[in-house]
Amino acid sequence: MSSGMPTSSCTICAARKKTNRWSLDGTDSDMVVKKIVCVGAGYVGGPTCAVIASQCPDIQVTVVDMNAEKIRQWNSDELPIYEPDLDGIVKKCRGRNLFFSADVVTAIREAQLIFISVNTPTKTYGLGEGRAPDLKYVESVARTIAECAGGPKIVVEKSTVPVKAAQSIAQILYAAQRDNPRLSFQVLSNPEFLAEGTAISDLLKPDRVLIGGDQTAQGLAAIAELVSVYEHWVPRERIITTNTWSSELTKLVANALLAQRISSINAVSAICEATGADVREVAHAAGTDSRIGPKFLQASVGFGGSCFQKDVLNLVYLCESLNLKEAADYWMGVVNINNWQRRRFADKIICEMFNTLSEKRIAMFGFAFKKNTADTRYEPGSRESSSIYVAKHLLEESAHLCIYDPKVPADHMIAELSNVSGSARVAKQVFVCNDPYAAAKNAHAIVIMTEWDEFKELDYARLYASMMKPASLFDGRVMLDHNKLVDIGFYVHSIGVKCSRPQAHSVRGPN
Ligand SMILES: NC(=O)c1ccc[n+]([C@@H]2O[C@H](COP(=O)([O-])OP(=O)(O)OC[C@H]3O[C@@H](n4cnc5c(N)ncnc54)[C@H](O)[C@@H]3O)[C@@H](O)[C@H]2O)c1
Ligand SMILES: O=c1ccn([C@@H]2O[C@H](COP(=O)(O)OP(=O)(O)O[C@H]3O[C@H](CO)[C@@H](O)[C@H](O)[C@H]3O)[C@@H](O)[C@H]2O)c(=O)[nH]1
Repeated sequence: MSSGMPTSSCTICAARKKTNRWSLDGTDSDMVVKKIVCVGAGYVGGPTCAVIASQCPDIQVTVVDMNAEKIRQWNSDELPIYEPDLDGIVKKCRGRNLFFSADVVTAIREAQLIFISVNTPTKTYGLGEGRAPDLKYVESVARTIAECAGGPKIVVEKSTVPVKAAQSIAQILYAAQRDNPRLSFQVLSNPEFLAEGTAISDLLKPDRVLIGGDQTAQGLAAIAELVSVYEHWVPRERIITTNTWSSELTKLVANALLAQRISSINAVSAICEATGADVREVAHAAGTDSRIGPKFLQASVGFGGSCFQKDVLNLVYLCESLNLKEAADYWMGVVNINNWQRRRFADKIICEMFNTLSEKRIAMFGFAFKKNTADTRYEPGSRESSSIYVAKHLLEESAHLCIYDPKVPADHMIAELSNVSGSARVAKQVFVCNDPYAAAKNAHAIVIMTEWDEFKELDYARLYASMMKPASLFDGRVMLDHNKLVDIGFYVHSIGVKCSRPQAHSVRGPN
């Protein structure tokens, strides 16, 4: 099916000319991609289609979802997700060439190109439980397309899937094609690399766009059609085309490599704490080697989000299925270190607070898995924030948690924590606060969980004054000026740096 070699742009152009564009069934046709539908109006589908619509005024883009409430929100002033700059783009294009609809069937029937952008969470049951991605949503979309396509379609898997998922989608579509000669399908892989919080800038200026497809004339023609969509705003040299399996595997590998860097620096952070080295200095000095680079070396409470853990586990499962035990163990180590780092941070809090948190009030600053997103893990099993796990450990120690996050809604936090700690415990021990000063009042410690910029600007002297003494601050993002905090009187503990304690004489007296 595929050559295994990246497809050159010339081959793609030639395929486009030779096949007279978009004549996947081999018939002459001058039909071009005029209508795109994206199935799945989530973090990927919504922003991606908003950007496509804004950059391709000649294309009509419809985003559909089986969740009618989500579609209602996309059509309202309150979008269902928070992303910087998303609002403006949606409002500019909505009703012009960007539409949100719950009518999946009509949109699929009318479009020439269909993005599948549905969720692919880790399986929570049966074979591959806890490792393999659950492809039930992808399969259900493939079946809907098979039922209602009505004509030739380019089907693009944008969801993150295991290698060979395109083959499963194709199998469903080709079965329909056999029964109906008017149908013809090409399945492409076009994984998404956007990160939450920077989705719009990532989409507008991607490092690369990756498109994989069959290395047949029809496959190359379909690739060329999708290339022509991205070429509206992405320089051609940034659009990489490969065979389908390389594209699918690259997505998993890219996330595994990024997650591996974080686990590497987090493992180093433990060595720093034990030796007196400073993880910030080590990361900076090591990262200045151009072969290593400075990015993704920020020590933290562990990576969170909907992708890293899920996709590394996906890769682990793939290795296991291929009987590559050593490779599976290697990648599993990335997840194990991440869980260890979360536990290590929670244990540090407990140990430094005299080994008991019973009845102690802890102010938790930040709940989102990273700044500039409100995303936690609202649908259980999908969005991992390290805050959830650290909070769970602290609640087990009978702490009272007062949580402040500038974006995550209170009901999301309560739902997340109830899911891991039980609603009775959460009702008794968790309080969501509207501002950080209220959260810190009478607290024994502040715990920084998310690197929101506003946490750098807080009046820490004011916070300190309102807290119980001795007052501790646990900087899980290594983001604050620790010397300044110590001068105020805080006992400062962080990750990968030594603990900073105030000198007895410099501690401000009780307020
Ligand atoms: N979130 C990210 O930052 C990110 C980035 C790159 C890739 N990805 C990948 O992209 C995919 C989508 O992720 P997401 O974060 O957008 O997920 P999401 O949960 O935010 O959105 C998925 C949407 O698909 C809808 N859906 C599911 N089955 C459907 C069906 N049969 N018909 C119609 N709608 C259906 C759901 O209702 C939901 O609204 C996943 O595979 C993910 O791994 C995510
Ligand atoms: O040096 C670092 C960098 C990140 N993180 C944490 O890692 C997690 C993930 O961060 P990031 O990668 O910025 O966000 P995601 O939205 O999860 O994006 C990742 O996952 C997406 C879904 O597959 C991919 O598309 C993106 O390319 C990939 O960066 C967050 O908890 C961050 O706080 C660190 O702890 N240290």
